[in-house]
Amino acid sequence: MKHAPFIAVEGPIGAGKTTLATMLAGELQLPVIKEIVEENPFLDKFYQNMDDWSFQLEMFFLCNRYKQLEDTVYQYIDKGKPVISDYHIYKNLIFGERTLKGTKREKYRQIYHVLTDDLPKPDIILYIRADLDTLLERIAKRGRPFEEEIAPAYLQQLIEDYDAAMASLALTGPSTVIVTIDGKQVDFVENQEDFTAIASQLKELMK
Ligand SMILES: Nc1ncnc2c1ncn2[C@@H]1O[C@H](COP(=O)(O)OP(=O)(O)OP(=O)(O)O)[C@@H](O)[C@H]1O
Ligand SMILES: Nc1nc(=O)c2ncn([C@H]3C[C@H](O)[C@@H](CO)O3)c2[nH]1
Repeated sequence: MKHAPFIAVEGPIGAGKTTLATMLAGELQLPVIKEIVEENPFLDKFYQNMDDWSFQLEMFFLCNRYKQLEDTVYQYIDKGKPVISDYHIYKNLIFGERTLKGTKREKYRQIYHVLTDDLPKPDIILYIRADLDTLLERIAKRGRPFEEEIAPAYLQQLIEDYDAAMASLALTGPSTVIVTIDGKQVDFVENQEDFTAIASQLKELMK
C-alpha cells in the first residue's frame, strides 16, 4: 500500500467491531477511533418507537460521525498516519435506508452525500459477519438496557443489508480491500490463533 491506510471495522450490531478494532490497535500500535454510544440522547427513544425517532437518531449519528471523520482526516490521514476506526461512515446509509421512509429518507440520503462524498473513505474494511443467534447472544451479554428492545427481525434485516452494502462497496470502490471475517468459523476473542491470523493479514495488507 503506497500510503498509510485508513482501516475500518464493520458489521451489524454486536458483531464485535469495537472489540476487534481495539485488539488490532493494541497489536499493531495504531490509533483507534471509536463510536461514542453512551452520550446518544435518542437511542433509547428510538428502540422504543423507531418511526417517531429515526430521523433525529440518524441525523445525530451522521453529524457526530462527520465531525469525527473531519478530525480523523486532520489528525491522521492528511499527516500520512495509519488509523483504525470501529465503523465506516457508510453505515449511516445502511441504517438510514432501513429505518427512514418517504421524503425523510430521500432528504437524509441527499444530506449524507453532501456531507461525505468529498471525504476520504477507508482503504481496508474488515467486515465481521455473524448470524442472528450470535448477535442476539452478544447484545444480551453486553447488557445495554436500551438494546433489550431490539427486535430480532430488525437485526436480521440489518444482517442482510450489511451483506448487500459490502457487495455494493466492492463494486463502486474496487480499490477498497474488503476482508470478510466469518463469525461462524473465526472467533478472535476466544481463539488466539484466529486473532493472530487476522492481525497478520492486516499487516500484510498495510505493507
Ligand atoms: N468473537 C467474539 N466472541 C465472543 N464474544 C464477543 C466476540 N466479539 C465480541 N464479543 C462480545 O460481544 C459484545 C459486543 O461486542 P462489541 O461491543 O465489540 O460489538 P460492536 O460490533 O462494536 O457493537 P455495536 O454495533 O453496538 O457498536 C461484547 O460484550 C464483546 O465482548
Ligand atoms: N439507527 C441507527 N443508525 C445508525 O447509524 C447506528 N449506528 C449505531 N447504531 C446503534 C446500534 C447499537 O445499538 C448502538 C451502538 O452501535 O447504536 C445505529 N442505529
